[in-house]
Amino acid sequence: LKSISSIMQLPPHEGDELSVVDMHTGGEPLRIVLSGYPEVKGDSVLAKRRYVREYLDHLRRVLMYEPRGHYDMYGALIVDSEKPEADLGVLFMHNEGYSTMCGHAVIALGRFAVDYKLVKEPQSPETQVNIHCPCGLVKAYVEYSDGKTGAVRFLSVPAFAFATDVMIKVEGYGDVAVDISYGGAFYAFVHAQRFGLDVTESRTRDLVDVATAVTKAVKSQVKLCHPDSDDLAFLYGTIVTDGKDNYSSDPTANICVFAEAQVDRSPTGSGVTARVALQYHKGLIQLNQSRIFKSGATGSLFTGKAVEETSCGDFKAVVVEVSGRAFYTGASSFVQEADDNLTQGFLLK
Ligand SMILES: O=C(O)[C@H]1NCC[C@@H]1O
Repeated sequence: LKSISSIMQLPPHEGDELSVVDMHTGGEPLRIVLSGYPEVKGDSVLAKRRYVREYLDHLRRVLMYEPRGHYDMYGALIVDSEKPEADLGVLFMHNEGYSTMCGHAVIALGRFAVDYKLVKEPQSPETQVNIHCPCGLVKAYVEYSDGKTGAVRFLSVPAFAFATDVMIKVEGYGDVAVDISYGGAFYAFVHAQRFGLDVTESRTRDLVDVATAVTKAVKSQVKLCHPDSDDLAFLYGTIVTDGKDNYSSDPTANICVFAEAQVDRSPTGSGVTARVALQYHKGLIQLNQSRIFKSGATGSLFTGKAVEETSCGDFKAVVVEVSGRAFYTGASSFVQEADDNLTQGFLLK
C-alpha cells in the first residue's frame, strides 16, 4: 500500500490546486473551499456573488461538476464580509449558479468555523458564529463542549409568506394552487397528493419532474420582489410536501428541488424557514412551537420554529430557528491537467 503522502504528490498541473473540506448535513453535501480561489472582488457579499458569477464561474464547474463533483453537488466559498458583526461571509454554489441562502450549509459552516478557528475563543455550551450569507446575516449557534463541536441551530433572516393559493398553469398538470414563501430564498410549495405522489415513497424522478414543471410555471407566471434587493427576487426551487401543515409533534416530510433540478438530500434549511413562515402566516403554528421536518429523499431531520415576529419591508415576517447536524466526510486537493479535455467538468442529466 502506498502512503497517503505519496498519493498526494500531485502531477504537474495548470493553475492553483483547489483544496476543499467535504461535509454533509442530513445527507446533503457541502464542499467548502479552503484555498485555490483568486481574490473575489466586490464591496459587499452580494457584489461578490455577482463577481464570481461573471468572472470565476469556471471554478464552480470544476468543483461542482463531474469528474470531481456530481449533478447534485453543493459548495461554499468563504469570503470577507462588509458587516463588522460577521465572523465570515459566504457564497453558495450549486449545479446552476449561486444561491442566496442555504441552511444545510450554515449548519455545516457553523461547525467548520469553530473547528477551523474562524471565530475567537469558542464558548461552551454554545458558540455563536455570525455568517453573512448573500441574503443577510444569519446567526449560527454551535454546540461546543470538551473541544468538540456538535449540533447547530441558526436564526435566519426575516422570512415571510409572499403569496398563498396562487393558481398557476403547469404544463402537463393543469391548474395548480401554489404557496410562495421566502426563507432567504423564494420557494414554491405544493402538496404531493395533488400529483398522485407521496414525498417519501414515490420515485425521486417523478417528484423532480413535478417540481421542475411547477418551478418553470411559477417563474413565467409570478413576478417576485424582495424589499432588500433585486438580487434576491428569483424563484430558487419548488418544495413538494406531504401537506401536514397543521401543528403536530409528528414529523412532516418534504423534498426540495432547486437550481437546475437539483435534489436536496436534507430537509432544506432555507425551505424549512420558508415553510415555517408560511405555517405561521396561516395560523397553523404559534411562536416557539417546534416542528420536525423530514427529508423525503433520505429521512434526515431538521427542527424548525418561529421565534419572533418581525417585518421585511411591507411584509409581516418571522425570525425562524432551524436546527440540525453536520458531519465531516473528507478533504481533497483538486488539480487540472493541461491535456485533459474534460477538465472543465460536465454533468450527466
Ligand atoms: O438547506 C438549504 O437551505 C439548502 N440545501 C440545498 C438547497 C438549499 O440551498
